[in-house]
Amino acid sequence: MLLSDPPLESWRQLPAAQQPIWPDPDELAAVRSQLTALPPLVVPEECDVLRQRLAEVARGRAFLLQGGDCAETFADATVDRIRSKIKILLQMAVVLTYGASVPVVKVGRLAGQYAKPRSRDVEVVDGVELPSYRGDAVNSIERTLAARVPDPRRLLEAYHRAAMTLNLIRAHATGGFADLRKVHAWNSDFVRRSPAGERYESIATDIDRALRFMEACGFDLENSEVAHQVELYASHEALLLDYESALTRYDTERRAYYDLSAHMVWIGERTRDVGGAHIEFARYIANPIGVKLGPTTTPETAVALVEKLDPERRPGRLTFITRMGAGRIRDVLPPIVEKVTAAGAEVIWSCDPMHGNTIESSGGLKTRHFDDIVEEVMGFFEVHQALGTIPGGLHVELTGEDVTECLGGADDIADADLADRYETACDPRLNAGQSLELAFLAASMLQDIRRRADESANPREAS
Ligand SMILES: O=C[C@H](O)[C@H](O)COP(=O)(O)O
Ligand SMILES: C=C(OP(=O)(O)O)C(=O)O
Repeated sequence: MLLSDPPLESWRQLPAAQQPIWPDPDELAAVRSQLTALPPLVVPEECDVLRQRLAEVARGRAFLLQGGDCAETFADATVDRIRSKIKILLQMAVVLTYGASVPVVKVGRLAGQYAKPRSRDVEVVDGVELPSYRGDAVNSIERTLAARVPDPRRLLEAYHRAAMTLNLIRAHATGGFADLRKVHAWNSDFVRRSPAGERYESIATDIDRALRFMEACGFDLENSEVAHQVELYASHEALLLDYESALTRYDTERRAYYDLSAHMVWIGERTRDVGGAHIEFARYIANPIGVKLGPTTTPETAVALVEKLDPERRPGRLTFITRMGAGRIRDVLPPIVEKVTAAGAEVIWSCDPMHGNTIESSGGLKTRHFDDIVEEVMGFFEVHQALGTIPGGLHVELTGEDVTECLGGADDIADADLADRYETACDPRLNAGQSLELAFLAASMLQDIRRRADESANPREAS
């Protein structure tokens, strides 16, 4: 039975934070019925495979890398922009896989990250109050009153841009671009010259050599799927419930609903109210679900989220994406992890080191310092190491371009440099060089943790 009407309506009875006020409810209803009739963007089989891969992450046998733009824009759904995001994700994954000897599950903030929760409903531009920009699926970033009025036809545009993006992702993941023999080609020129880019080149050379060795030993690389293809999944914040529910379908074989707008969706910090509409919606879909946990999260709330979203304790179902801030993670995270672990949940713990570390530059731009980002990742690894739990992943806002949005890093981007190439539609992203640098740091932290775990499992070998 494929339900023609969005099946999951219970969320409508509950408060839904951060929803646009669409001016014409009839127009919204018309758009929803068009979306309901359109083909899904992904299929349940893929969501299930991702859940299996994430189960490996939950058990410490793989690492989750989730990254991409803060806010994708329609204008950036071009082959060059999408390819450069794929490239940086592949490079980071190579660094992590090579450095920590662990498979990496790659999930883009891609093909649907078109809606943004905002702290304020309005912003003042040249003395005029305008509705805040809420992502291209809702209104335009252009600073005029007319452009900021929510337009439900944008939901259809979001669907089509996501479809185009997914098409390119699939083509790049399986069509030869992601072939391991092309590791050098993923290094953009501007990154190659950076210290992280040089380190990456040396890994790429090692990989080339290893591949040639394997071929020489008789391994049939030419016909090996592992060498030619990657799995790259799509995810976004399930913010606009009218959109998400219209793309939710019942799968008769699995007897479950899937939100087929993406393989994985997450619920944001501002909408994760346990009694709210977003969590209610997420309860009913079988996709892997992420939930952001900010510094005000209590251990009790985290457990209540587990009870709602993962009552059966299925590894790979639930990812807690913690975003506490560099100064707070070491204090706030441990009691949450302890209580969730005591509740018998096998969640993935992933670190978003971006959202708790946003500051304002002297010129009024939102920015983040690379050192704070690294500090939060270090705190995350330390907490899990101390508790004996698994630091399962990284969730990062990044771009494959050479932007100047986050301070610091090897290029030491300074406050005065930010305006040079500040291109984000919402929050500051790591540029390609900074992203690679973070991957190297995370790989060495992960390697350290794994080495210590091996040593305590085999104390004689270690000594
Ligand atoms: O990406 C996250 C949020 O949408 C973003 O941080 C909100 O930014 P704001 O505080 O400028 O509204
Ligand atoms: C809005 C986001 O983050 P958070 O919900 O953690 O603020 C985001 O990741 O785009």
